[in-house]
Amino acid sequence: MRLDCLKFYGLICSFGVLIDLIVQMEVEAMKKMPLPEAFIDFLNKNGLDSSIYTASDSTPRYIRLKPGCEADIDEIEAEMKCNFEKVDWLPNFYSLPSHFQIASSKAYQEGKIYGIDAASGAAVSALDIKSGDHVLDLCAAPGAKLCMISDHLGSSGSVTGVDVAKHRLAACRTMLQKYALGDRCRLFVADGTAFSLIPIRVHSDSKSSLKREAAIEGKLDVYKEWTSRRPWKERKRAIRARENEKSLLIPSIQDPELIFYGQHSGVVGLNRTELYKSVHCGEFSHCGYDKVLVDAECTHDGSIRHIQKYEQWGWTSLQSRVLNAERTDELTTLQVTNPSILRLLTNGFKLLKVGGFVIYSTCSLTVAQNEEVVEKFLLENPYAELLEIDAANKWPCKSGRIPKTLRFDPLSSQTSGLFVAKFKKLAI
Ligand SMILES: C[S@@+](CC[C@H](N)C(=O)[O-])C[C@H]1O[C@@H](n2cnc3c(N)ncnc32)[C@H](O)[C@@H]1O
Repeated sequence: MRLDCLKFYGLICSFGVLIDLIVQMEVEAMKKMPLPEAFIDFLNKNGLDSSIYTASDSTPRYIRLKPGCEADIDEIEAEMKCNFEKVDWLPNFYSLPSHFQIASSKAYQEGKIYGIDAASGAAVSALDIKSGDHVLDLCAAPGAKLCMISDHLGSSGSVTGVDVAKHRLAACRTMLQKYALGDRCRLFVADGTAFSLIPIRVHSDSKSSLKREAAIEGKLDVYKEWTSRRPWKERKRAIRARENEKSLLIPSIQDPELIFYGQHSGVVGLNRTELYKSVHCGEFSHCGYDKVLVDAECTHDGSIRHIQKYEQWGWTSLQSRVLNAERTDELTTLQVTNPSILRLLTNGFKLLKVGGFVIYSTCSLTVAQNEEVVEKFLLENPYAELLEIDAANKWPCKSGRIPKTLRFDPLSSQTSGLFVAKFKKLAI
């Protein structure tokens, strides 16, 4: 019996070795695969050097260690059978071999590590978050940057995450819950180009807490502790709104849909009118957000993980997913000649307090989606000042075509591609 078990175990091991060998051969084959012509065309048209992508297979995978788990690092390395290399320019970040998978590890499942590229971590660092800040993430899903923002915030201030895609924002909510970071967060499904809710500045003194508790006890129509099941009254209101919409046959501009709020997000104890209170444009200058992140939707051509997926999906799908003329034109037209993405940045800036910062980032390396957007934004917003990112002198990135803007790319940074620009709101 014992001998049979040993034989069986031996068989499983050889099978495992064989699988590893096949995976290794596939990886090697991928490395030799030339970039498809359509992609090279896209790069040429956008003035991008295709050699950037020659490093993509050796670009490390990055993880961020959850603050507080520093003492567990040896145990995590042992469990994952991998030596992490500390990223010396970004606290709590480590690099792993390029094709290392983290999702099945205990450390990942227990919420001790995050999968996030170091360039993305740099974009969040550029926000320079201080405890007590009220931060808005206008394109929040699936939420890697939002989690890092919440971690940096500590035990005061708030984070508001907005995304137009409900299913993606629901994934963001799951992530916040997994990492126990939702306490000061609220998530809204909304169009970030029109979002206009101000942060809730909660006074944490005991008098205010007592007042809030009294409001919760005495009133039925205030937000109580968040549950995944929405109160009947709220569901009825949503059904009625949908029916009205259908009967009017016109798309209505709906209120942002609140899909999550934490106990200390400021929402508990408010009624709907208080939560959805609108303010005049000029008021944002003193009651707006301290920091805003606009991590805009783009063609993702700089994202190594995204581009590597085509090796599995088949390069032919690159055409429909990234290079599709309509989609690319739509994105660049949207960004440069106005509507959507430039409006995202403009709206993010509007929602800032005077003296606050906005970070604009994209994982595209095209000039159209980056520097051209910055140029147009600065032309239209005389109270925006493009800022130097102080910490960047230690980062392995290059300057963008506009001084003070930054570009990370696989070849020079050993990270995924990312463009970052930082603006300050000046007093009018
Ligand atoms: C690059 S992803 C953001 C990644 C995210 N910051 C993170 O770190 O996980 C861009 C996001 O913008 C969202 N988006 C696109 N247009 C939007 C709009 N008008 N308003 C709000 N979100 C939008 C997309 O649904 C997508 O989730």
